[in-house]
Amino acid sequence: YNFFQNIPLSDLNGSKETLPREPRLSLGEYFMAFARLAAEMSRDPNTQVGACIVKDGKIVGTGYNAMPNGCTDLPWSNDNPDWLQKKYAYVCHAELNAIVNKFSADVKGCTMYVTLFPCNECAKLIIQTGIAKVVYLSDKYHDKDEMKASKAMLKEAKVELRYTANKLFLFCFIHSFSVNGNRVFQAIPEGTSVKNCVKDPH
Ligand SMILES: O=c1[nH]c(=O)n([C@H]2C[C@H](O)[C@@H](COP(=O)(O)O)O2)cc1CO
Repeated sequence: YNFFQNIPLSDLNGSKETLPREPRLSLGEYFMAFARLAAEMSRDPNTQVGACIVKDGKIVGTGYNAMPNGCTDLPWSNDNPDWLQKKYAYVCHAELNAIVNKFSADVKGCTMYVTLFPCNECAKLIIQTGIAKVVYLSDKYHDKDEMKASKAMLKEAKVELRYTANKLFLFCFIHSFSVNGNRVFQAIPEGTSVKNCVKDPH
């Protein structure tokens, strides 16, 4: 008996192992999941944002909102009455970091997957670097003038905008970081056990 003979699929009585499995994620969901994963790295206590830049179906950059390199003493507050004590003057947005972290020659024609709709400053960066499409997951600040200005610019510059609903998959993906309701990512600093993990506030 020749084990290596080429048996037609139809002769295998539907044997499952020989059939390709359907991926659980679409390509878009896959890239958005990378953006969401990047967001997990943010130290911002209030809003974590992640971005993933894709060129010809390949990831060429990721980033998350973070203080500039080497700046570890800056404040993360978002409501201190003193402007100098608020994060906004200092923090690098996820989009900026993804763009400057890119390892392709340029990002012309790329798609950016980002977990939060880009602000006006990021919109300028997106337009000027030639990013062609923005796929976003949340637009929680849509009422803010920064987002209105951003949308006006992106539309006029003909950057394609696409909203992806926060589908069940992403919900599951995010919650797959949990062990018994404890967040694995924020939960396992070196030397801690899962038992001591911080409860997921959500
Ligand atoms: O497009 C964005 N990209 C991005 O990285 N951010 C960051 C900046 C801040 O660290 C945080 C927003 O903070 P807050 O929600 O507390 O205002 O998200 C914010 C936006 C939208 O403004």
